[in-house]
Amino acid sequence: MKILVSDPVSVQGIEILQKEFQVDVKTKLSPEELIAIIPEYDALVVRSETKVTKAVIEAAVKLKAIGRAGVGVDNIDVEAATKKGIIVMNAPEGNTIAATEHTIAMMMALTRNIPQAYASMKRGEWQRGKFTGVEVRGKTLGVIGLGRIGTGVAKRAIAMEMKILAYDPFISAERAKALGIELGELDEVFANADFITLHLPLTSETKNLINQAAFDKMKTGVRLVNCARGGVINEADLAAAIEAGKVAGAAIDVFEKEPVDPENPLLKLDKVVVTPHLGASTAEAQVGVAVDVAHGIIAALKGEPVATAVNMAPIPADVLERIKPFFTLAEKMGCLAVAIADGRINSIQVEYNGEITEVDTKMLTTAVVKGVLNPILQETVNYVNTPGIAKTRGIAVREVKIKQTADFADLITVRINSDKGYHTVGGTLFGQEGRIVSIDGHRVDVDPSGWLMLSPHINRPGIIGKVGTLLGQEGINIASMQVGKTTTEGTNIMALGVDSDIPVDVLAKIKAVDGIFGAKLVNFNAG
Ligand SMILES: NC(=O)c1ccc[n+]([C@@H]2O[C@H](COP(=O)([O-])OP(=O)(O)OC[C@H]3O[C@@H](n4cnc5c(N)ncnc54)[C@H](O)[C@@H]3O)[C@@H](O)[C@H]2O)c1
Ligand SMILES: O=C(O)CC[C@@H](O)C(=O)O
Repeated sequence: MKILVSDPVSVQGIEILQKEFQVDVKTKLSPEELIAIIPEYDALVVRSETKVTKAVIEAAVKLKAIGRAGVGVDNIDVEAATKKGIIVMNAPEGNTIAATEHTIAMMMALTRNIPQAYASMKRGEWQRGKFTGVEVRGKTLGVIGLGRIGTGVAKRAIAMEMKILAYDPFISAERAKALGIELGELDEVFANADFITLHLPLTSETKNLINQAAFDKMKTGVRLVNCARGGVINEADLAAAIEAGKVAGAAIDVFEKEPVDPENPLLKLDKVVVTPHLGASTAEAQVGVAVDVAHGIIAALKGEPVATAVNMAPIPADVLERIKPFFTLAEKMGCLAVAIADGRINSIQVEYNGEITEVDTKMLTTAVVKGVLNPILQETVNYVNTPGIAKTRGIAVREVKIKQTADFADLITVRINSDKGYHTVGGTLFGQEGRIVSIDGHRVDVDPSGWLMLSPHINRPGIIGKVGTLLGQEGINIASMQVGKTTTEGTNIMALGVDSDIPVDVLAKIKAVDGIFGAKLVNFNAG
C-alpha cells in the first residue's frame, strides 16, 4: 500500500509509516497535481496547507484514510470522505501545549507591544514612551471555546491573576467551576471581557462569529487574540473596529485565507500583532502530531479502528486498550457467521459475556458487522461506513450484554438471523490469540486464519476418512482438524483447516458423501 504525505510532516512520523508501507513525500502540489496523483494512494497525510476538496476525494480510487497532523480538519471535506467510506483522523493532542503557549505569548506580545518595540529598535530608534502597555493582572479574559487549548490558556491566565469568563455551549457548569472558570453566555463575554481569546473550530455556525455586531457589544478598548481559525473573525470588521478605536489591538495567528494576502487590511495596522499560523510550530508538537497520525494511518490501513477518527464515534484510549485484542477475532467471527448463513440476512446479534461487558463494545459490534458485510460486498467496507451500509441493507444490529459467563473469562457470541433460520458463532481470547470456540452450538477450538471447511455430519465411523481421501485426491492439504460434538445427539461438526481454496466441484463431492449434511468454506484472510 502507498501513502502520500503532501505537507511538511515531521520525519519521526514518516519513519513510522515507512516501516510498514511505501511513503511518497510530495509537498506544494497544486490542486490539479494532487487530483492527478491521488488515485495511486491508499492514504494521505496532510497538515493545514493541502486542501482535500470534494474533487480530490472524488478522484481517489483506493484512498482509505486521510490523516491530519494537527487538530483542525476544516481543510478536508469530511462529508465527502465519509460518503466514500474514507476514514478521516486528526492528531488532536500533540499540539495542544504548543498552541496554548503561543496564545499566551501572543496575548503578552500584544499587551506589551513587543513586536512593535522590536521593529522600532531594529530601525535604530529608542522610543520608551511610545510602547507603554497594559497589565493583564485583574483583567477579565473572555475564553470562547473551552476545549483542550481554551482550558490550557485559562489555567495559565489564572496563574497570571486574570479572571476567566468563558463561553462554550458544550461544557458543563460543573466542569468549568472545577477549573475555577465562570461560564457565561456569549453576549456576557462580549460585554465584560478586557481580552477575548478564541479556541473553537471553524464551522458554518462559528464563521464570522466575531463581526461588527459582536464588536458593538464589546467594551471599548477590548483586545482580541485568535490562535484558532481564520474565518471565525470577520477580518474587514476587525480592521474597521480597530480603526474606529473600539478595539485596542489584536494578536492574530490564523487568517481567512492562508498564505495571507499582502493586501489584507490587518497587516497594515500597527495595533495588530501577527504570526503566520505558528500555533502548532514547536519541535515537540510537530513530532507529537506526526507520530500520532502515523499510528492512526497504520491502524486504518490494517482495518483496525482509529481512536482519533473524526468521522467515526471516538473511542477513549482506555476503552480502545481493553477492546483492541478482540477486534480481529470479532471481524473473523462475522466472516464465519456469514459463510455458514443461508438466505437473506435480516439481523445480527452480538452477545458479550464476562469482563468485556464493562466497557463500550459498540466498535467490536461494528467489527462483527464489517466481517459479515466484507465478503458479500464489492464496495470498501470499513469502520466508517459499516453502520450505514447495514442500515441501508435493512440489517438490524443488536448488542446484548450479560456479565455472567460459564467457561471463559470473556465470550462473544454472534447470532446471524436470515429468512432461512439462524446460526451462531462463539469466540474468545486465549491469551492474545482469538479462537472460535463454538459453531452452531458445537464445541470447537479453531484458529480463525487461512481456509476453513466446516461440515456437520452424522457421528459414525468412516465419514471423516472419506472427506480426507477426497481432499487428498485433489492435492488439497489438511493443515488442522477438529471434530466438535453438538448438542444434537449423534451429530458432529468437522472443522478442517486447509492450505488452499477448495473448488466448488470438490465441495459438491464432499456434500454428496453419505452422512454429511453440508460443507461450507470460509476464507478468513479475505477482505
Ligand atoms: N494556531 C494553530 O496552529 C492551532 C493549533 C492547534 C489547534 N488550533 C485550533 O484551535 C482550536 C481549538 O483546538 P482544541 O484542540 O482546543 O479543540 P477542542 O475540540 O478541544 O475544543 C474546541 C472547543 O470549542 C467548543 N465549541 C464548538 N463550537 C462552539 C461554539 N459555537 N461556541 C463556543 N464554543 C464552541 C467545543 O465545545 C470545544 O470545547 C481549533 O480550531 C483548532 O483547529 C490551532
Ligand atoms: O499544521 C499546522 O501547523 C497547523 C495546525 C493547527 O492549525 C491545528 O489545527 O492543529
